[in-house]
Formats: sequence, C-alpha cells, structure tokens
Amino acid sequence: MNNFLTLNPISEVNGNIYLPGSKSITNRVLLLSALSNGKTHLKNILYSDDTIHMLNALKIMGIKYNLINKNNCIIYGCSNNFQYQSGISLFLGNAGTVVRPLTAILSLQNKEIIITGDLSMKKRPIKDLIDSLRQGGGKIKYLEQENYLPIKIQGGFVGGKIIIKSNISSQFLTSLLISAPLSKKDTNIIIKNTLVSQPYIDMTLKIMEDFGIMVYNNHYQDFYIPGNQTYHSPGEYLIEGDASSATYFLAAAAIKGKKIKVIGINQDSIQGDIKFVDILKKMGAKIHWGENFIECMKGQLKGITLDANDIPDAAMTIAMLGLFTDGSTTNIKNIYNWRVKETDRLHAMSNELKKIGANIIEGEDYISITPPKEFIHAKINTYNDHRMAMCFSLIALSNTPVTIMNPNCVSKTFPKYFSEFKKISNLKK
Ligand SMILES: O=C(O)C1=C[C@@H](OP(=O)(O)O)[C@@H](O)[C@H](O)C1
Ligand SMILES: C=C(OP(=O)(O)O)C(=O)O
Repeated sequence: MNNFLTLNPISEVNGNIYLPGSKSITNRVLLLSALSNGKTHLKNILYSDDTIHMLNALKIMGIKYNLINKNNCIIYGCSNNFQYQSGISLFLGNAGTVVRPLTAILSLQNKEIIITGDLSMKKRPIKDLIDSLRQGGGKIKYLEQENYLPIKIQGGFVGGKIIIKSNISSQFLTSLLISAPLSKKDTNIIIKNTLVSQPYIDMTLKIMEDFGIMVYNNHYQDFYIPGNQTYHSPGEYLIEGDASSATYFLAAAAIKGKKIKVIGINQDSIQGDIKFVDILKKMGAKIHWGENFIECMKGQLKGITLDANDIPDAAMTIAMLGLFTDGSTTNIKNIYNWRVKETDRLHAMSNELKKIGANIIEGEDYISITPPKEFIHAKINTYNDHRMAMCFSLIALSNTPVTIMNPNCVSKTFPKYFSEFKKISNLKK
C-alpha cells in the first residue's frame, strides 16, 4: 500500500463483515494463558501489530506456543514461571495493552528486564502504574525521561495495600488486578479519582474469572484479591469479534447502508464498545440484533450529547457520525484521555475534521461537531493512529473523495481494514 490512499465517493454500502477478534480480549487471554497451568486453545485471536507484540514478548519470556493459523493459537502455560535471562529488553511498539500489563507482571519476577516502545509509547503515561507498583515493593527505574518509558524493572512486587490513580487510563488498574493474585501478599487496591473506561475493568474481571480467579469488587472503590494463587487454563477460549472495529462498518451502514451485517458479536458482548450500537440507534439508524451478529441500516441521523468516558475508542466513530446528521450538533463530553492515546486524539480529530469543512469546537475534554455545508476533499493526517485512519475512511460516504495519509497504520488493530471496507462499498458511477 502507498503512503496515502484516496477513497472515491461511495453511493451505498452493503454486505457481511466477519469481525477480527477483539484486541483487548486477545491480549488479556494470551497473557493469562501464558501465566496459567496447562495449555489453552485460543480461537479467533486477533493477529495484528498489538497482539504480535504480546506474542513476541511471551516467546522471549520462554513461553511456547503453536500459532496454528492467524486465528488459532495454542499456548503452553508456565504457571507463572517465565524463563528469561536477567537484563534482556522488550520492545513493545505502541501497544498499551501489552506495555502496561507486562510492566506489572514482570514486577513479580525477581529479575531485571527493560521495557520500551516506539516514539508515541514513550510519550504515553505510565507513572500512575509505576507509583502503585512501587507501593507494593516493585523496584522500577526510569531510564530516560522521568515518568515515561523506557523503564528497567528489577522485581520486588509483593502486593499489599495499594492506592492507584485511575482517571487517566483504566489499563493501570487492569495491570494491577492481573498481577495481584500472583503476588506473595493479599492485595487491597484502593481507587483514587474517578475510574475512566470502566467497562474495560469489567472485561478484566470477567476474563480473570474465566481463568479461575475471583476478585472482591467493592463498587469500583476498592478491590480485594488474595495472593499466592494460580491462573487455571479454561482449556479453550473463544474470542469475540472486536466491538471497536465493528463501529466503522455499522457507522457506514447508518450513513449509506442498504444493510451491513457484522458477524462475531452479539448483545451479550463483554466489550464496553458494544454500547455504540444503542447510541447509533438513538441517533436514528435501524438496528437488528442476532445471535452472533448485528445488522444496521440507514436512517436519518440526528446529533446527540453524550458522556463518552466509558467508550473512548467507539466515541471517535460517533464524532464521525456527527458529520452526517440533519444539521444538528453532536457533543461528546468527558473524553480527556483521548489526549494520551496513540496521539492527542482531541487535537488530531479537531484539526482533520476542520479540514473537511466541519464546524468544530475543541474543549479540554470535549468536542462538538456540526456537519459541513459542503464536504471538502482533504489530505487527512493520521498521526500514526489506526483509529484516525479508519474513522476518516467514512468521509468517502459523503459526495467527496478523501485522501488518507499513512493508511498502513491500521495494522495496529485491523491490518485488512481497507480491503474489507472496499468489499462492502459500491462506488458512485
Ligand atoms: O484495557 C483495554 O483493553 C483498553 C482500554 C482503553 O484504554 P484506557 O483505559 O487507557 O482508556 C482503550 O482505549 C484501549 O483501546 C484498550
Ligand atoms: C487506545 C488504543 O490502544 P492501546 O491499547 O494502545 O491503549 C486504541 O486501540 O484505540
């Protein structure tokens, strides 16, 4: 693929999409399977940059696995007994769901290991996690800039009473929760500040339960986890389709759908981004839930005002839908942590939406979108952010083409995104 991609105007979208596995679930179950006793057959894994980083890291840490094909993998668990040489280094790209959980898990091992990432990851927050691990005895040093990657972990984490700031990323709490059962002491985690992205914590707790570990959850204020436990392989684990990846196709259908069916997910999903479907319906799309699919058809869309703190990833797609309303404004609130993701997403969204002619107000933690009078063909900078690339593909559903710079960045979570998108698109004659 070139370093830009021009999508011509699409008159209608129609067809079926088999969703790739959820990134968040894949990386959690890869790690828990590796920590478990026994082997686990993981079905419908996502195979993309973020999960390849997890697989590579596990291999370096001595885990044996058999990647049967790109969707199926057998992991041979090590009962929390990773085999790696002290002093090695792990490069984990820009994968938050690898960097944060491995930082916590590796703090349990009494060996030295360095964790680093790409330029974007080196700017993303980790301090609140490191502070909490240090309270539990973790010995961790910043190697370049204070509070950022790269870090050197020297083990020492034993659990105990830990206060954690959870308003910037829920991944810090997820990481602590996953490591707590393996620590020497029982752990009591106390939440400071309001918890952001809460559904991802529910997902963590559910998956821990699937691997035999119960956590006492006191209304998300504090959590209690007995120490000295082992994860137990469930034998087999089927990973749901990715709800965040589904949003682009469902949104396309809401704007110009004959009908799109996304397959591999349903109403019982453990992914918070499934809530996007209800929002889409509220905005005017027609939705039908199936046993293992969701169907969406076009409707007259209207703007909404929404607190999107629970669904930061899907909220980007709602911002795009805001361009296709009857003229009414869409307000997305309480999304401060967009600023500390792959890029500053509030800034990136606002810049690029303005380029295509939309009327945008960017606040510290909100964005308002009013549709353009006329769409303008623009070169969209993606800031190496997969969601920027996928979101702006939807501009081709206006009567104007769109040029996406660095489209390959979708490989973080959805390497085949553009070929799938083209399959469902009928171009204007
Ligand atoms: O735990 C997870 O799997 C994730 C949590 C969210 O991050 P924050 O908790 O940083 O909002 C989300 O944006 C990310 O894509 C995946
Ligand atoms: C925020 C994201 O990724 P990460 O898991 O790296 O935080 C994302 O996928 O939108």
